[in-house]
This record gives sequence, structure tokens and C-alpha cells, in this order.
Amino acid sequence: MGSDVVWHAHKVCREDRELQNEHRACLLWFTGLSGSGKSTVAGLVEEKLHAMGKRTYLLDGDNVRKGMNRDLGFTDEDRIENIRRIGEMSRLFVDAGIITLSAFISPFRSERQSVRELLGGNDFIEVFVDTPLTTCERRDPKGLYQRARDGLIKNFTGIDSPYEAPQSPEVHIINDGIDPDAAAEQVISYLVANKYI
Ligand SMILES: Nc1ncnc2c1ncn2[C@@H]1O[C@H](COP(=O)(O)OS(=O)(=O)O)[C@@H](OP(=O)(O)O)[C@H]1O
Ligand SMILES: Nc1ncnc2c1ncn2[C@@H]1O[C@H](COP(=O)(O)OP(=O)(O)O)[C@@H](O)[C@H]1O
Repeated sequence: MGSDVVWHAHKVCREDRELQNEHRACLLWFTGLSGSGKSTVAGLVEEKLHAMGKRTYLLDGDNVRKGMNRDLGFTDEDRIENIRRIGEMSRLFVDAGIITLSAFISPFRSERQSVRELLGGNDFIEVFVDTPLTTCERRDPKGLYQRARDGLIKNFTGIDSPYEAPQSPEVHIINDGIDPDAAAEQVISYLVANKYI
């Protein structure tokens, strides 16, 4: 930030917005391989929260990679910038008093850690959607794994680009052989047990 740009302290603050919403805000950060079930589980968690009267917003590929981040591809450098921008945007949503859900592969530990630090306190909740690569490849809903195996897509996560699994996620979902609704309930239980909702 330039030294002549001064942060303006507005009168209405996050706490006021949270009081009006009657719940606190936080960031649910879903990470996992392509096809692991991030969007499915995050979508179900959002539906459940919405039905409980909570204010929510789900950030995912459709509203981010096709819009704000459409200039970014899948090199390590572009993924780092993708996550940095999503982290900043998530922080604004949380400041707006909203339970924010972000569903991106976010393959690098250091970038996830940076978002955790950016949010601070216990606003950042890492949700590891842990599904074996073999299962993701079998699901392959968009045919991308097959294309990556055929050498038609380069830098594909899990094939020729790394995925660094979380070491101590707040929520660890083994999303293989379970009903996605049960996976979503695991997240809701965490929020209740830790008094987020
Ligand atoms: N090379 C490569 N590697 C991984 N994924 C690829 C690639 N090319 C396109 N796609 C599609 O883009 C989706 C992943 O985008 P993300 O923004 O979540 O990725 S990242 O967090 O920046 O690593 C991912 O969506 P999901 O399957 O929903 O995870 C893919 O559909
Ligand atoms: N627990 C589950 N059991 C079986 N299939 C699942 C489960 N969770 C998700 N899926 C399916 O796996 C595919 C990939 O899910 P998706 O949510 O798009 O993953 P991601 O967002 O991580 O790429 C979809 O076809 C979805 O219906």
C-alpha cells in the first residue's frame, strides 16, 4: 500500500454486522483434489446453514475463476496468486459478517497458512476433503483426469502437479464411501461444538 493511502475507520464495524445477523462470521476453507467433493460438500453445508437462517456465501470456481481470476491458469505461480486473491476476498466477506465458504484445490500448504494468518484469530477453519486419487480419477466428472493422463492437460493436480495434504485440519472428511450429506454434517457439528453457530 502506498504510504499516502490511509485506512479509513468506518463507524459500522464487523461486530455490528454480526450482532445484526445474530451470528458470528468465519471462513470455511475446503481443500482437496479435483473431484474430491469440495463443491458438493460445501454446497450442502451452505444449504444447511441457509436453512438455519445464517448469512452465507460460497466462493468456488464458477464465480471466481470465470470472473475475477480469469487471467490465471494452473502454473504454481498462478495458483499462488489465485489463492492470495481468494484469501483477500474471503476476508472481506468475513468482515461483512458472512459465513464464507471457499472451495478450491489450494494445493500448497504455505498459501493456505497465509490465508489462515490473514484471517487471524480462529476465523479460518480448514476442511480437508480427503478422497484418494484413485477415487477422484474414477469419478472424473469432467473427464479432466483422463485428459491429463493422455498428456492433453499439463500441471494437473495429483498427476504432474503436487497436492500438499493438510497436517492438522480443523475438519477432516474422508469423502469416499460415505453419503455427502454425512460429510456436510461433520462440518455443521464442528461449528456447533466450537460455538461458531
Ligand atoms: N491443471 C489443472 N489442475 C487442477 N485443476 C484444473 C486444471 N485445469 C483445469 N482444472 C479445473 O480447475 C479447477 C481447479 O481450480 P482451483 O482454482 O480450485 O485450483 S487451485 O486452487 O488454484 O489449484 C478444477 O475444479 P475442481 O474439479 O472443482 O477442483 C478443475 O476442474
Ligand atoms: N461422498 C461422495 N460419494 C460419491 N460421490 C461423490 C461424493 N462426494 C462427491 N461426489 C461426486 O464426485 C464428483 C466430484 O465432486 P465435486 O464436488 O465436483 O468435487 P470437487 O469440487 O472437489 O472437484 C461429483 O460427480 C460428485 O457428485
